Amino acid sequence: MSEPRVRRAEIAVEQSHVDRVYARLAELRAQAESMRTKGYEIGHGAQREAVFEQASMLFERDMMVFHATQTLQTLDAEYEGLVFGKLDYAAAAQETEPLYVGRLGIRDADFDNLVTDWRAPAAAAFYQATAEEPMDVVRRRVIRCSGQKVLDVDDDVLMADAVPEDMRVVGEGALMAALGRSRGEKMRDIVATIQREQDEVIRAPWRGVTEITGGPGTGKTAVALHRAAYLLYRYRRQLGGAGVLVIGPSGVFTTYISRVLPSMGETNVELRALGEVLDGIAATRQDPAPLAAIKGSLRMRKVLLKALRATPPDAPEEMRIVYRGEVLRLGARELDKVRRKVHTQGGPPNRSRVRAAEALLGALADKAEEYANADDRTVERAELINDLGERIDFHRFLVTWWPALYPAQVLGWLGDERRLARAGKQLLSSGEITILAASMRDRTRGWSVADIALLDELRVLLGPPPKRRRQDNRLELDAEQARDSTAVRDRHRPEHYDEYSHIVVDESQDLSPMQWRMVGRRGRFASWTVVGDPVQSSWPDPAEAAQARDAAFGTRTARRRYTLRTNYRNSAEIFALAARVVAGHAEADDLPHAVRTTGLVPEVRTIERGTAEGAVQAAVKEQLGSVDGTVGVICAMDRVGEVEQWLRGQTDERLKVVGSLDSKGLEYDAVVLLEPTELITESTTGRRVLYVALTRATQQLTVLASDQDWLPDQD
Ligand SMILES: Nc1ncnc2c1ncn2[C@@H]1O[C@H](COP(=O)(O)OP(=O)(O)OP(=O)(O)O)[C@@H](O)[C@H]1O
Repeated sequence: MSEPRVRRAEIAVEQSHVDRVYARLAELRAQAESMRTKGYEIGHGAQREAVFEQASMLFERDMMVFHATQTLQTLDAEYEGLVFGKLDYAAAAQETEPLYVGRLGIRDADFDNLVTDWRAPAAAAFYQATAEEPMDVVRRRVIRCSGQKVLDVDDDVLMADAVPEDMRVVGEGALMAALGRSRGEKMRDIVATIQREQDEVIRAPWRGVTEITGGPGTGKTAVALHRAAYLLYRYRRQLGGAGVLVIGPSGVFTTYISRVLPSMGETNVELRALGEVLDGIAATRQDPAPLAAIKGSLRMRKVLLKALRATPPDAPEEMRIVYRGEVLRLGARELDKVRRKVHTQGGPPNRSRVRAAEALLGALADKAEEYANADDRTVERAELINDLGERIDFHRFLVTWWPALYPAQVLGWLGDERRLARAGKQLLSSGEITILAASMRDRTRGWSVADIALLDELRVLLGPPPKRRRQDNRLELDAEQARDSTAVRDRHRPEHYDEYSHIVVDESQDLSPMQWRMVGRRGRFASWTVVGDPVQSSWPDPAEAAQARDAAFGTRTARRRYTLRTNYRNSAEIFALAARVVAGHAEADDLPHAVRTTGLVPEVRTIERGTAEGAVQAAVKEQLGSVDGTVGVICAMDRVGEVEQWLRGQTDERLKVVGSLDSKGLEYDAVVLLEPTELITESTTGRRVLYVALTRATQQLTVLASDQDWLPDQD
């Protein structure tokens, strides 16, 4: 038979199996629907018969409805591409029937396997078998469907000697075909083409810390997400209840990956951007690199501690209270002394008001004794403390002198340069104080992503404010959030939940030490999957970040580390240009190997300063015409608005403009990169940020540059 006829015949074979699977799926769906209806009927029947209070009946109803609804949700989520793989075993193998692999395990009415869940141990051979170690698999087939229709099949022969006469083999590699396909707005799952080195990471044990490093495009994000789905499948009892949290660098990124887990039927995982980790606020704004470096440094913890111990700006500077006809007065220095004493006893100030009251009463008693001694009188100390402690004017003073403090308020105090200089003495340079204070004064643009870790630190340092006031404060924060936020989340967990069972941190190389502290707090009992690439790091002090990261993991001793070495995103031509930019800044071993060649060499166009607008418009038009999928324009962070203006006439939804730091983790079929030297100079880690930007394109790259300083000569 000719190749197309063989292919058609093989597609027909698979179609008949896929038809059986969907017919069974429809039956299961109908069963679940009917179970749900019956469940509701129990409730209604009970109501009619006035035995509603029978708890067992209610329980039964709830369980039936719950299970049926969950089953329906899963069946619907897995509908698309339900079956994607098939293994044919050697005649001598234990297993003789072909094994179909899919997003879900399905058995027929006789309990025979129609599809095996990809996460089940039996399906592991689909990902792990190789020609060197075939695991009894003769032919591995990837089946590509659209809805219920089989579009194509692609085979790998793993045991050439064992192929039976009647076995037909088609295609030449599902992976390359998958990589060549155009990209959409959202990341796709890679479940049909997971590679062996990736599978090993996905199925690594759940306890302890699993670190995944690898260059751009090696599938770190895809692997981490599939690992989350795998862990929840295999260890749902241990991990499901307490929840899994995935943290990504930005809201753009979490939106980009948001489809992957639901497409695998996993709706139980919470995705949060770094600016959204603290409940109640969602920040998207990035600070300029030098400012972010100050805010992220561990020194800030000490600065914050000193700041919150200082006298609040509105606190009264003097206390006067009348006791038995005599005015007792404490001046500013005396009050400061009392405040210091309370703070040196430790503890969060919002929990220390009682101690503050006691210390203040003690100081008033001292004062009364001092006056009395002068007149040769005595003072009943205990009586004075009791009497004054019950007085309303004492309490009125106390709440203004030792007010409930809120994170946003204390951080705002740092906008006062003199106050910040006192808190940052011997910790911050005068230059750092100036830029930090200026940033805290400018409250018009809401909080930045780096501020969120500081607010979270303060939340813990201050302790919870009294409930009634807390509500007021929430309103204030929410008003800001409404301006600033793009994320809406429905929360099923208590506020500031810190008991996640597993936390995945993506782009972990960029977390500042203060951010590690914030993230670490959420996983007091968690196991971790941490994904990163040191070469893409934009954090200036990696040693300090490593220290904070280790502290976040705590005593979890089991640590395993995996390195992914194949770049599946970029064409070899595009990656060669990116690698040139970091030559000398990265070990050759840290750079991945790009597997796909396209013959399309990236284009570097020299532009005149001031003519960028026309050049960008022209390049974008060309790229939109030449690729089917998305086109990204990447520029320096502070030029995003300007470039968007230039392209406002371009209404094609495939086009996105993104700042360099926000391009982390994303990808486009074609990229237009504007002024690479600007990307280097805007960041403290220069070339690494440019490297990130250059590795976003899957097929085509055009660089528009008015100088050539960014591109080192080729060796
Ligand atoms: N096994 C695979 N099969 C098909 N596509 C894959 C596979 N592994 C990775 N890819 C694709 O390669 C691209 C890069 O993957 P991913 O974004 O996870 O890489 P990354 O290592 O996180 O990259 P970066 O560090 O640059 O953000 C994605 O389009 C992903 O779907």
